[in-house]
Amino acid sequence: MTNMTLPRTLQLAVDARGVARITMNRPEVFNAFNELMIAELAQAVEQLSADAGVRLIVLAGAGKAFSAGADIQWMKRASEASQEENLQDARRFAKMLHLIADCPKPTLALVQGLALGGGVGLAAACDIALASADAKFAVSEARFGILPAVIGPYVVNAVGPRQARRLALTASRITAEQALAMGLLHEVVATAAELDAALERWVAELLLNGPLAQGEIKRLIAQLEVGPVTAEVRELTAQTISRVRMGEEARQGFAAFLAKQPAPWVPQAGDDATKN
Ligand SMILES: CC(C)(COP(=O)([O-])OP(=O)([O-])OC[C@H]1O[C@@H](n2cnc3c(N)ncnc32)[C@H](O)[C@@H]1OP(=O)([O-])[O-])[C@@H](O)C(=O)NCCC(=O)NCCSC(=O)C[C@@](C)(O)CC(=O)[O-]
Repeated sequence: MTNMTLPRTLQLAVDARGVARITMNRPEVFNAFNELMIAELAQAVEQLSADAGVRLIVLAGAGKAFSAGADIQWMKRASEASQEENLQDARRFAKMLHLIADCPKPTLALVQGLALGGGVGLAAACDIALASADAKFAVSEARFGILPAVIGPYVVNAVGPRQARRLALTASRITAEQALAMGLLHEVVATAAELDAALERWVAELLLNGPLAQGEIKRLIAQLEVGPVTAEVRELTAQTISRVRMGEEARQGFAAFLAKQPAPWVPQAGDDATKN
């Protein structure tokens, strides 16, 4: 197996069969992605997609989580940055997810631990997603006063608009079994230690099929989805998250998370839940 470590946030390995594995490697923040990780992921996926020796791409996370989504420290910088800088951030993230979804080779997400916010988006943008039974998922953006804009189309395409509303509006955690039942996952294994064996079964099946046919299948299915993620859709999602990210509610949400405090809109003990 050839191993190449990208400078900072990823590990990359390609085996003799052309199975590439990208491991997000910021375990100290549950593999939350910042500007650098977005750039490195985009570069890695672009290069592997264009490499004739690569047959499929596996996306995994180092440590206890798959990914805790966007880095809140980085998201919070929105209040100091210009509208144009925020929009560029969102466009870069939208482009990175698009590169994964649009990759002409099969892509597989390997989820252990947590997939939160943009982490769910990464799994949804992959063709196949596997998880261990203890994995938990949440489309958690609304907890911070923002929304799953850029990841939205991929989540909707994976689980449909009805389940996407539930996931995004409640922002609550679901189990791997629930994620399997709603179509976000393709297989759940009992323990994280069994993930690699499950991955091998999927890889062996995927390698039996014509690579060009697989590229055509992906292009065709992308046109048949609930909503094709066109350039216009991506721009709409980028415009939306960059606007909401700069708002007062988001500022309060990010600050509350970093201070390990509840956001101001969270009901406090003693609030009367029956009041109307
Ligand atoms: C992961 C747990 C459950 C661990 O919960 P825990 O085990 O209680 O540990 P913790 O909360 O103390 O976290 C450990 C360390 O990881 C950091 N950390 C952890 N997550 C992040 C993060 N995302 N960004 C930045 N830092 C993060 C956290 O700040 C802390 O740093 P320390 O205090 O030790 O210095 C908890 O930290 C948590 O809930 N994190 C937030 C996860 C989340 O909701 N992510 C969604 C981000 S928004 C997003 O992805 C937007 C996007 C891109 O989808 C928008 C769009 O699509 O348009």
